[in-house]
Amino acid sequence: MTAAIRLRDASIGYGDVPVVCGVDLTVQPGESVAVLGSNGSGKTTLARGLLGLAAVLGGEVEVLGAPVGRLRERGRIGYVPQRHTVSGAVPATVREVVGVGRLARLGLFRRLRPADRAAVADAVAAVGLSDRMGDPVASLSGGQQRRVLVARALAAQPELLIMDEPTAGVDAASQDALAAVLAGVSASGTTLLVVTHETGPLAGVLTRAVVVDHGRIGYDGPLAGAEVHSDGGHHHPDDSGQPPVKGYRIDQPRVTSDGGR
Ligand SMILES: Nc1ncnc2c1ncn2[C@@H]1O[C@H](COP(=O)(O)OP(=O)(O)OP(=O)(O)O)[C@@H](O)[C@H]1O
Repeated sequence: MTAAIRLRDASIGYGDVPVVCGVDLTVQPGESVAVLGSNGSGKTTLARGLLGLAAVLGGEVEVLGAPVGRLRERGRIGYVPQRHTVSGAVPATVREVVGVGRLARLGLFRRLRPADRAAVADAVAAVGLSDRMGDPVASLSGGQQRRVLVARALAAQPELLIMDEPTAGVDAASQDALAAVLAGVSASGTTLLVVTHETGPLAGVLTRAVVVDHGRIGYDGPLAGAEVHSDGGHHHPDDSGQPPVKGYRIDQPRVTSDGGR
């Protein structure tokens, strides 16, 4: 079986500066993985490295069986970026933005057919914005815009869905709705990799946790076994002076800083 994600001694960063260092990680198709860790630990960089948006500086990074950047059908990978809202510069409706996600699957210069329009409508319904289909995205709230970006990724029906903090700024009801959607997507065989600070809403969906600690993987195992506190075991001496990070908490047995290593 070809792994959905495979990193071997991988270093990923910007320019020639590695942020993620010497990471080994294999994610099999159909797995649902949370990427956890404190601010600045390298979670987003890891996710961006899988998409060719951050440089692979050493080792190997393969996604859906191909080295990063070599995958022909980019639509097989869905991505919800972090802290990104839809630009208001170009007035685009919810339907249009989500339709672009569908086009990514079809390839350039193709037009949406009825089945594609149905997939767009389903994706928008899944994030609870059917009544806003014709509205300019710029007129939506920040949380609603994030849900549009989730719909854009869902509309492509990707094999691998990478999401960077999809629940950030999203209200509790919408988080629950998103969890239900992701449970369905996962049940259909899609591989999920979700960078998050709040595992709570998605605890029923994500089964495995990878904790990134200063660019390295400090824990890789069942989600129920991962726990980090602002005063927890993952701190290094050079963290002193930084404001405490509001960690996530899972009410399960605690893992020490050496857990999983
Ligand atoms: N475009 C960039 N160019 C240079 N350095 C960057 C860039 N993006 C991030 N970094 C650096 O990489 C380090 C890790 O950042 P990253 O965004 O991967 O962390 P994170 O774990 O996702 O944090 P957060 O929880 O705050 O989102 C930080 O020190 C950051 O300054």
